[in-house]
Amino acid sequence: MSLTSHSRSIPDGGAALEITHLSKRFGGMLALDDVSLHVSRGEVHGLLGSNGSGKSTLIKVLAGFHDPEPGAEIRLYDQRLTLPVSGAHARNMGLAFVHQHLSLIGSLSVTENLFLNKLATEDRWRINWPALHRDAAEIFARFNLALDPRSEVAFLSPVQQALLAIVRAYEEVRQASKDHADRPGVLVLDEPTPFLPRAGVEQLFGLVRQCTALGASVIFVSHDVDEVREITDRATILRDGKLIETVDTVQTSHDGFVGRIIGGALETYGGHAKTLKNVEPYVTVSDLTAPGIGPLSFDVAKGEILGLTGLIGSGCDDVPALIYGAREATGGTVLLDGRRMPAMALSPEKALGWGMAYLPADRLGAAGVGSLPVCENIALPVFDRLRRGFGLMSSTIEKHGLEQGAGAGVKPNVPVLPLAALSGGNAQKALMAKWLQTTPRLLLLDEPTQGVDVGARQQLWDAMDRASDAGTSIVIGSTDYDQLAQICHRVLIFARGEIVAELKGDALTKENIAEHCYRSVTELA
Ligand SMILES: Nc1ncnc2c1ncn2[C@@H]1O[C@H](COP(=O)(O)OP(=O)(O)OP(=O)(O)O)[C@@H](O)[C@H]1O
Repeated sequence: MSLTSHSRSIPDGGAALEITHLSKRFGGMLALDDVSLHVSRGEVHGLLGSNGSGKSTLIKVLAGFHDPEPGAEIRLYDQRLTLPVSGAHARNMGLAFVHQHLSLIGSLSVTENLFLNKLATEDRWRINWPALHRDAAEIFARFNLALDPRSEVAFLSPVQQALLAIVRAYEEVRQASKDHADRPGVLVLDEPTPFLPRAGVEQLFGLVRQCTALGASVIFVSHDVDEVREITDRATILRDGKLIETVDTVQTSHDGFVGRIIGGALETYGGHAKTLKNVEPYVTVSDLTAPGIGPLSFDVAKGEILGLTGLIGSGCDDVPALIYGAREATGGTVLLDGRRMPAMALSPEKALGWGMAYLPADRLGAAGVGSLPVCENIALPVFDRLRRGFGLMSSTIEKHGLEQGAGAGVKPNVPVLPLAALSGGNAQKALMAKWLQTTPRLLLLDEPTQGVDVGARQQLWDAMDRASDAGTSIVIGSTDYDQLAQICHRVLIFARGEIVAELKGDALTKENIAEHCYRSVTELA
């Protein structure tokens, strides 16, 4: 399972997509500053950069969500795109997108999702479903994919859903290029892999290679340098809205990428080979159950960082929400600092009162309020503390947000911006600051660094370490094995809703975690 860079030669069949002088301003801030990008025919082109570097803004301009500043030019093959881009026009010209949330409709069948645009736009009085299912089956057979056209999408695994979204995008560009064989199309994959297990990533990369072998070009947006080195031919790095460089992947080392992304060498995170001073249980979870989960029993010591992991569907990611009462448990108890509570009686209000804090993975949904200013999001749990005299001054909230934002390295540190205007990683830094300021007894985290760039990741790890040193117990649900090996004192491996292994000390390595996750599933099968 090597993640080394491959040795394909760079396709050189001329430009598929050519962007020149692209700028985009939000208020006084230049999110993209005169960026030019050349994507060759048949190549996989990586797009990398720290949080807030402008990747999503570039993709959103291409998709027609944002209008660029005057002076930009975008060409698809020999055609100039009219600016601002219209989504429908871009699609007809052979540009298709797979966003991180995949834009699939769970309640519809695989066939309906595959042909969604066609079904929505074609004017027919009767749909020949058997023929459509046959067409879908033929398409999947062409890509060697075991997908049942009649299945409901909600029942597909995350990997199957990602594969379906990519095949759909490829089919859209293929349709668009039906009468233009010289324009095989460009697929934009915006962070399609963050939650996929390694085997799923390999399957997805296999599909990407099939698409490029058929002539399409792919833009692959990712924070994962190893994956970028594995799948891309060339990659463009953005920093603070500016183009830093387009590099040949095969000639660029891991550190070479990291250096260009953060603009210097990475200070290596020094928190490894961790031992706890005090291993006495501080939190005890006993016989915790929920549909498909448990009974689970485990302890967390004071200041311990405990990782919960497993393959997708293992149930590890449900546990933080169950302990916090954000998901309903069906049985068991939670004991925290000597106080016991039936798990079924837990609720977020009670958990907060007990000194728990919970940061879900869904930053602009469950974790934060996208439309509220960053400073109000940060101040939510400490409003009482910020109150002066009779009221709560907005200037106090802003000042508080500015201080917390500075401490957490939020960029741009403008407390009055809506949280949704921050890039994903910066929103996460702000939300982590929101909870760490409360010095919780137990901090429950769900995929805390997903979508966070390499530099910010280390800042978040440092923040967790400081909290742990100060006595906060931390439980992290994550499928990022590297993160768990770096940050945790101990990791519990889950399969089918149960704890099947415990790793600590020298056994706590990324490779060992991966091996146990896969082995546990094979053994239970
Ligand atoms: N609608 C908006 N209003 C104001 N500022 C915005 C808006 N959208 C993006 N920005 C700002 O533009 C800059 C670039 O953000 P963008 O989302 O493109 O970064 P990114 O590279 O995709 O980051 P990430 O990897 O965290 O997703 C950031 O400073 C962000 O705060």
